[in-house]
Amino acid sequence: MAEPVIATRDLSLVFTTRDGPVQALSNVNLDIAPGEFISLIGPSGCGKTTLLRVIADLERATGGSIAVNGRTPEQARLARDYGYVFQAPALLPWRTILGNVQLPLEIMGISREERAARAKAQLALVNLAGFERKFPWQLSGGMQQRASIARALAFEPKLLLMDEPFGALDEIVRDHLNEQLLKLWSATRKTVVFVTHSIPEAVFLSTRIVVMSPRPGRITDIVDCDLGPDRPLEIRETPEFLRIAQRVREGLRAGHSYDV
Ligand SMILES: Nc1ncnc2c1ncn2[C@@H]1O[C@H](COP(=O)(O)OP(=O)(O)OP(=O)(O)O)[C@@H](O)[C@H]1O
Repeated sequence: MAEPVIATRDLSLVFTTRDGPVQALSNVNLDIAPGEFISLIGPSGCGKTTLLRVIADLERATGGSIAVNGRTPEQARLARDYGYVFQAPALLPWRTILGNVQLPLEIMGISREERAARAKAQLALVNLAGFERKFPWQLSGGMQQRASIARALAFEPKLLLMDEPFGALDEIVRDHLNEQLLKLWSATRKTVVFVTHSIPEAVFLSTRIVVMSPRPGRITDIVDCDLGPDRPLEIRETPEFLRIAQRVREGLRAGHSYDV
């Protein structure tokens, strides 16, 4: 494997709460190579978001180690190694779409011309060319989420961290955005770590699927998703796709406790 973008060794995280310790992650061992599309899937509370936040240096591990591009998450964050897409678009309502995408570049003190050019290029990449002067409320939910993906890409990071970005959207819009994300990934070959609850979404998008189980959050299976780069939506009906989906489902079932 090429030098991993993310390497975790026995990574653990225990939250200290008023009701006692909560073990959110336990002995997570995962190497992610450049250009992989990795989905983290698992039931609510299994630590998917926590793992993403540890990679992003928004939480600190309490045990084991993690390297992002060969450095600490803090160094990687300061070097702007990644873009982060949240579940809700979180765009500033008083700024235009272009203004929102430019914001991180503005904070960095990049010149007006350069930031406009870079923001426009990222908006074109998510098929929002022509919508630069609109305000967030003038766009559909799916378009807003595409704008927030463009914002995460503003620094042109090679690593994209996405926390259930399409979870709140209806199925048709979600299908469409999955297709667009796959195209974007094919065109840019970024490394993507993507949190989802949806088995079809994970199988459709990923090169590998990391199956997690709760209490404490740990990896129970890693499923290769060797469907090749060309994936029309109809691929979801093929035996190969259904076979991978079935394996993920079995992994989820095995790790699931039924006391809920
Ligand atoms: N800041 C915190 N303090 C205490 N406990 C936390 C904190 N953040 C998360 N947890 C707990 O850690 C566990 C993992 O949470 P996490 O949000 O990572 O799960 P998840 O798999 O992303 O869930 P979901 O699919 O519902 O988003 C849960 O039991 C959660 O309650």
